[in-house]
Amino acid sequence: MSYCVNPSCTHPKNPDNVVVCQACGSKLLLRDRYQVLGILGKGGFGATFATLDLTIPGKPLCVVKQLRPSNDDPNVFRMAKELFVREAETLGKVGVHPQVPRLLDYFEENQQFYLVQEYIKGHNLHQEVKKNGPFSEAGVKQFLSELLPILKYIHAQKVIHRDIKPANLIRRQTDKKLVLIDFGAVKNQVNSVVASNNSEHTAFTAFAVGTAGFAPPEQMAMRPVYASDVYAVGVTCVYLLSGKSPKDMGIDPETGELTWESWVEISDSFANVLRKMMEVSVRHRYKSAQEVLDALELTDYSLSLEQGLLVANKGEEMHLATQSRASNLITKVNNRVSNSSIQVPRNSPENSSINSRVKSSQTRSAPMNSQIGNSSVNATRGYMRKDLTGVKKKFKLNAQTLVNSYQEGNRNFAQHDLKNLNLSKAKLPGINFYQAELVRANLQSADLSSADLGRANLSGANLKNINLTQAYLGYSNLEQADLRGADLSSANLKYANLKAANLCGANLCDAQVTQEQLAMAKTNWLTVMPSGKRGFW
Ligand SMILES: Nc1ncnc2c1ncn2[C@@H]1O[C@H](COP(=O)(O)OP(=O)(O)OP(=O)(O)O)[C@@H](O)[C@H]1O
Repeated sequence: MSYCVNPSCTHPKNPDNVVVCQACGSKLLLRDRYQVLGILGKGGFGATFATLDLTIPGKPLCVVKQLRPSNDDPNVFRMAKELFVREAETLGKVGVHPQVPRLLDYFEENQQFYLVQEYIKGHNLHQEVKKNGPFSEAGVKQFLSELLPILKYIHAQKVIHRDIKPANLIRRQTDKKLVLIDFGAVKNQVNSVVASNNSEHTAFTAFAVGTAGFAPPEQMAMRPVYASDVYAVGVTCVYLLSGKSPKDMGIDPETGELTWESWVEISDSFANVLRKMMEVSVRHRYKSAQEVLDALELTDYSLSLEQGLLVANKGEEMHLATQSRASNLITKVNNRVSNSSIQVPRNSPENSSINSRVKSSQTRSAPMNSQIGNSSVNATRGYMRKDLTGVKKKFKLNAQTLVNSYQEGNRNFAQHDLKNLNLSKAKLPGINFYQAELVRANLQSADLSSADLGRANLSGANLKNINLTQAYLGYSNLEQADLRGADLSSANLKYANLKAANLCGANLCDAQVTQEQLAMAKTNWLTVMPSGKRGFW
């Protein structure tokens, strides 16, 4: 099919072989090279089309954005054109980032402006949530750790995106990376010049800036700043956590804030970060993506300190004075439990068992050392049993008890002492081994995909042919671990210690790991590097 881009054409669909539109007589090939296949979207400023570039071998699919400065004044048109060219050049620079569509071309034809972009195949996050349900807290933190560096990059290029929302974040099919699309900069520049020259007040409202609910007040008042994107990222997180659009949530009539907190279940520390991202006043909001990244690092640190406190009790009778603080911490740690499977959506079978467990343990305000039932492992306290003298103690799990407990639905084995355990070939996807002691454990050929191994000690462990896809291994100790043939694709290895780890033949495609970390480890030509290439960075 050949689609006519003339906005007033009544029958834009034409057969493949015609050169002019059968209904309105407009030329069908844009710039004599782009064959329009159909319309992807339409707004007040113009429309977006899927096209084929006929001049390139293989005729790749691309996206053409049409911008219509609907004003007859030639001066206004000239100004709009100058801004269009300037902004398109800026977008050309931004498009150098691998997680932003490349700007392939821009031109003017029939008093309309066109931007040609790389087509990104995949589903956007709005579709992902509709299909799989809301994300867990860890899933959203993972999302932030991917999006915020992109935001940092575009802000460094002096570009404000102005329309960050789940529908504008596509999970690219080829490498599962997030791609930020639909930069509002160009259309806003073109339209604001038209709007500012239009005497009618309604013209301003016709050029809505960003998306209501996601855009902060200063942006709606046509004064966007870098922190406006931070606000939109905050609202996007709330959507990912709740599956609810901001328009379906209330607004506090006194403060103008979105009343989102009753829709999500997250740790207090993460809620504090989101609250500051969505501050109505720019003065009190994080000013930059880096500030949010810094706050998230601190959040993780304080969470692990809290968990460290729990371990310090080591299962002995707890001092009364610490009990109220501990029950507070239980709630926080439980929140972490509910988020232990990084990319598993909340309503998946795995997570529903975690959530129901967490909810029931939250309603019990039992002291830390109360006896636990048949399930053997408590979500926060580990494996507790009365010894011969009647004193409750924390016992070391053996492989069988752990696997049985996992099969009963328990996922939280954070901070457990699992040294030397033989778990080879065990199927434990989504398990929480946060800060667990797994020194010299045998996990050969086990399935630990999407597991939380943050700060776990895996030194000297046998991890040959293990499945660690999408696992979180941030700050873990993998010194001298045998990772030959391990699948670490899309794993997060931020700050993991890889000293003398054997990664020969391992798959690190899309893993978050630096060149410096890998330099400490042993790799060979069979190792698939994060770039997807064997043996090369
Ligand atoms: N580079 C791209 N690759 C793949 N799909 C894209 C790309 N750019 C836009 N799209 C898709 O095209 C559709 C229309 O895009 P458009 O920018 O017009 O979005 P919109 O959200 O409908 O409008 P608005 O810009 O007013 O928010 C959307 O579904 C979007 O996901």
